Parts: sequence; C-alpha cells; structure tokens
Amino acid sequence: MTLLRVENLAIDVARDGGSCRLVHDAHFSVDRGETLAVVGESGSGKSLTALAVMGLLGEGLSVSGGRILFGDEDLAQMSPQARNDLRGSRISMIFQEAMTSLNPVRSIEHQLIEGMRLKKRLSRRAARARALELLAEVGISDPERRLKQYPHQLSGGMRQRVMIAIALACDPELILADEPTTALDVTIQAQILALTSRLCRDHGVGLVLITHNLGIVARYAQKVAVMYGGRVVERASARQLYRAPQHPYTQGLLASVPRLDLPRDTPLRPIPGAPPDPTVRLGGCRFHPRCPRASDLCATEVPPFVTDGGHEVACLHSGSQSSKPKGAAA
Ligand SMILES: Nc1ncnc2c1ncn2[C@@H]1O[C@H](COP(=O)(O)OP(=O)(O)OP(=O)(O)O)[C@@H](O)[C@H]1O
Repeated sequence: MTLLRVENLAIDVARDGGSCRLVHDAHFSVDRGETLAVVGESGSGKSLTALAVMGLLGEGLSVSGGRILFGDEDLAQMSPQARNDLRGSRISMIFQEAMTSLNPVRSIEHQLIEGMRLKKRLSRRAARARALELLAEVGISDPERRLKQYPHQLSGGMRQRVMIAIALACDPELILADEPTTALDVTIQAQILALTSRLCRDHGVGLVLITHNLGIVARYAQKVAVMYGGRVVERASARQLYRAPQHPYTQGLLASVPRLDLPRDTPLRPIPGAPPDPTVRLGGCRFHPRCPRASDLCATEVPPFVTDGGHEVACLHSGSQSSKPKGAAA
C-alpha cells in the first residue's frame, strides 16, 4: 500500500471575510523507503503542502479540499489529538534552520531523548542508549561528549545531523524535510542530503524532500513533483524528468540551474518574469504569463494531467523538445 497519498489537496487562507486559495489540487504519493522531491520556486506552495500533511497549518490557513491518505487513514479528517499523536512518532519533519528548530537552552541529549520518552515511553537509560546510536548513525563522532553540548556548540552541519537523528528517533514511517540544507555550504549540503536519503532508504522511511533546487534532486530522489503557483504541474521519476522534462516550467527550471550531466560552460537561463501573486485571480494555466509556448487557450483553460508511461504533465502544449502544440508531429 502507498505510504502517503495526497489527492487534490486545496489550502485556503481567510481574507477580508472570504478566502483565497493558495494551493490547488496538489497530488502526489510516496512509498516506504522512497524519496519524493517536491520542487518549485519560492511561493509555489511546497511548505504549505508539507505543513498540511503535518497538521501544522498556521492561523487563518485551512485544508479546504482533497485527502491526505496516510496508509488508509485520511489525515485531513483526523482530530487534532490524533494528529498530535502521529507527529514525532509515525511522521516527523526536518525544518530549514536547525538553529531555530533546536531549543538553544536544552542540551542535545534532552532534545534527542524527549520524543522517545514521550512517544515511545522509553526509560531514560534506554532513550540515552538509543540517542548515542542515532548520533553515531548520523555521523557525529564522540557522541558521549556531543550529547552534553548545546546547539550553539555545534557546527551548522552537525546541528542538521542532530535534526535528522531527532526525526528518526521514534522510528517514523514518513519524514518531511523542508529545504533541510539551505543554511549550509554546498559540500555540506550534499553530505546531509545523501545521509538523509540513505538513512530513510535503510530504515524503510518514506521521505518528502522539499526544495527549490531542481539541480540537486536527481541524485537523491526517485520521484519528483514540480509545483508552480500552488499547483503540481508535472510528476515523474527523477530519471524521466531529467531526461525529458515535459512542462515548459520544468524545462525553464532545469535550464536555470547548474547540472552535473551537462558541460560546465552550458549557459544558465533564468525564467523571465515572476511567479504569480496567489491573491490575484489568474485563469487557465498559472504559468501562461511566463510561458514561451502559451496560446490563447492557456489563459482560460486549466490543463488536465496527461499521462505517458507514468510521466504526468498538466500542459496543453507539453513536449520535451519542440514548441509545437501537443499532437503535432515531432
Ligand atoms: N499565513 C499565510 N497567509 C497568507 N499567505 C500565505 C501564508 N503562508 C503562505 N502564504 C502564501 O502562500 C504561497 C505559498 O507559500 P509556501 O510557503 O508554501 O511557498 P514555498 O513554495 O514553500 O516557498 P519557499 O520556498 O519560499 O518556502 C506564497 O505566496 C505565500 O506568500
């Protein structure tokens, strides 16, 4: 059975006595031991989608449609208490900034064993033993000494490793990692991403990796969902997506980031224009004002998903190479 299946998820924010839709029909799934990357520019709705799965949407925000199936349970229909029980035990989250997510006045030991004591009802001794194992597993040397330290005594990379250890502490089935490496330099980013995806695979944990950087996901994710303007516009295996991106937005994203599979002197081409303001009504495909292939129809018709061998795209003019309308000979 699929571990997590998000179906037609809609998220609204209350505004001026009404509401404004920020995420429309988001749809994706992830299995045990699998990494799904959710990719898109800033403001595309990635974090809101992750927070909705966690049941942590802030004041004024709500799930207004769709389902969040975790196994056969719909998280969107669960009571706040039941969701609270799931958080930190069966579902964990790794946030962007370890420095702000870790408690600065609590030792690493306290923060690592707290969840295990509360959610797994482990004794202090058993939780401490497990904490030492976890620190070793995330590559922190001298774990005895590190347990006694406080977040400010660790480097940024080490703090992020501690966050991974905390996320794994209660043996979750699913981890959501929201830009887990933005605050780190490039080499450490790669190490942390490799570690996170390897540990999740080894532990059979489903990982949803949220990132704006399509350049880095090829190595760590098996599947990718590309979001734009609050909608998922393309879903495919990472291999399919890199080999033959179908949506003009995905193609634009790939052309704008450095890639290991292309010659070093390949010029980077940013996508012209800016992402849509979610509070402004925009008909049709939300990418059409920036799209090199847009036709009049794109301004009025929301494109349905078309599937080809498991590669799904929502575009009236999708295609890997040409700018010809769909159905035209290549
Ligand atoms: N509490 C809120 N009230 C109003 N609008 C919000 C709220 N939270 C998020 N938004 C808007 O919803 C849209 C999606 O936000 P979200 O944080 O999910 O984007 P994102 O893709 O994760 O971007 P980033 O990579 O910058 O975190 C943005 O336009 C954002 O301004």
